[in-house]
Amino acid sequence: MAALITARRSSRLLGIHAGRALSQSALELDSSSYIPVVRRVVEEQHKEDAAAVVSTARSLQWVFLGCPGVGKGTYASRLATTLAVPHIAMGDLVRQELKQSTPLAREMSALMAQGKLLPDEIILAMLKNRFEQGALSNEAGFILDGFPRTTIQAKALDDIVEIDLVVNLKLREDVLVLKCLGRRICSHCGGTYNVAKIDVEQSEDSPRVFMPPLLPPPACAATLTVRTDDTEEVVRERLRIYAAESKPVEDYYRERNKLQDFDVCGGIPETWPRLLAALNVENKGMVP
Ligand SMILES: Nc1ncnc2c1ncn2[C@@H]1O[C@H](COP(=O)(O)OP(=O)(O)O)[C@@H](O)[C@H]1O
Repeated sequence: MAALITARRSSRLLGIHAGRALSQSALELDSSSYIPVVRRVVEEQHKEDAAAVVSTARSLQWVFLGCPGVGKGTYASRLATTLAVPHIAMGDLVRQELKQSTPLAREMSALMAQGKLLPDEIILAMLKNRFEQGALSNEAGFILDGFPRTTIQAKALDDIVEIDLVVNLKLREDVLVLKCLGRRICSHCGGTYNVAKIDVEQSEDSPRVFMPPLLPPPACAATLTVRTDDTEEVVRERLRIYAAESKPVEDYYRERNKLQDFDVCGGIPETWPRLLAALNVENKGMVP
């Protein structure tokens, strides 16, 4: 897994795709909407020379795949802490961008509210910007979740960085819906909790799934929020889009011998040690 990635490489690639049309847009955005993101990308390009002198010994570069609600963010974040690499969550980068009151943010909010994917050009510009910031601050390695979600994005990612391993979290669909509907986020500390008590009987093709609620500490009880895209209708649309757009991404990595499937079938206390064992990662004291 040892290899070197230089900040120069990451910076150079930042520029290469800034104007490249990667795919169909889910919404026809007026080209002026791209300007804030593209301007930032171009500004970042000017940092290339400074970044070029920084050579960062890289650590692991992993991707987490999985349907909405499977726990990608939770497990990717725990693993990143355990392995001391940054966790890059595409959904968080998007939500960060949405806090700005720009026309682009409003258009992106409208798409997200319908459960749609955002245009590749915008998503990729945000990700490159994040990689660029990481390179400038000597970050080594990452665990990425929420990207790629299409094979076009997977190919674009291959142009930027070398992915070592793709962890594909799997969970039956009825449970995914329950988990999304039970998800709560503390607007104060940002912690993610789940109020759903899931106990789904074994069926012909799926094992029983038992997941107790993951309740917030009392201090967060009054500040819990529900993501606007966690309504049943929107969750089902996100699952439909996942099946159509993101399933092929699994095949993309399977064909390249990078995919490791992992069945989630319980709460964090059961799943976390199993995941560490499956990935051959030593637990450095994180309590399940
Ligand atoms: N790689 C991506 N490509 C396109 N849109 C994305 C991508 N990642 C995130 N998004 C947008 O952000 C939303 C929230 O993403 P995320 O928090 O990862 O949620 P989930 O995995 O539960 O759908 C997505 O529904 C989509 O609109």
